[in-house]
Amino acid sequence: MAAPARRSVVFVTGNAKKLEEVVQILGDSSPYALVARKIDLPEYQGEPDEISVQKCREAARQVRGPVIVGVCCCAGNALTPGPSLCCSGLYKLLAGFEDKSAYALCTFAFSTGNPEEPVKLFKGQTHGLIVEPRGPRDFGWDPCFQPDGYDQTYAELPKAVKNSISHRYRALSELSAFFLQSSSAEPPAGPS
Ligand SMILES: O=P(O)(O)OP(=O)(O)OP(=O)(O)OC[C@H]1O[C@@H](n2cnc3c(O)ncnc32)[C@H](O)[C@@H]1O
Ligand SMILES: [Mg+2]
Repeated sequence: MAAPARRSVVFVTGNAKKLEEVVQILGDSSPYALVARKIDLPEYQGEPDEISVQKCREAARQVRGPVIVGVCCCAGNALTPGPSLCCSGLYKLLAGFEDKSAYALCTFAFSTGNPEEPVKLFKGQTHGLIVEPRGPRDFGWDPCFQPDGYDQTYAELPKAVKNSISHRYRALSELSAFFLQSSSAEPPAGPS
């Protein structure tokens, strides 16, 4: 007998690196099937939760169905949270501070596609240090974020290691738990 169809949800992002990691982290075992859609959504300003809700509502409006978006940032604890900074920007800004501790935060926002229903948020955080950039420069602030317990930056660590401890991994675990719980509470999805 065929396995029951998984729910499918559109993941909206314009960032290929983010998508690559999400696919690697979820593997085949996720309780939902992600369908990627490349749409460049506006860069909203504000607190991460606020940005996530706005971005998700806009994605749902464009897709007209269930969507997920992700919002990520890296912030130094010595700094007041501000607009997202590039890697060397973060490092330079923290140069005058003794406290180099920082955190990487990822928020996934899910909308059923119905604008009347609240957007749900799932968050993951990884603590670490801002260091002088080391490793490949192809993904945002990875070269200057060194997670606690490691002497390599996100950029230097093997992908499988980053993906087992990252802010994105932790947020996706929350999201998957929600989908598992809600799929067991609903009748199985019919053929699509
Ligand atoms: O909004 P979408 O289209 O999904 O893509 P984006 O690149 O704008 O995504 P974010 O707003 O979440 O990311 C803000 C910045 O943080 C960077 N970033 C996100 N996740 C990262 C990670 O795990 N490691 C390094 N940089 C990351 C990303 O490249 C952006 O420059
Ligand atoms: Mg963006």
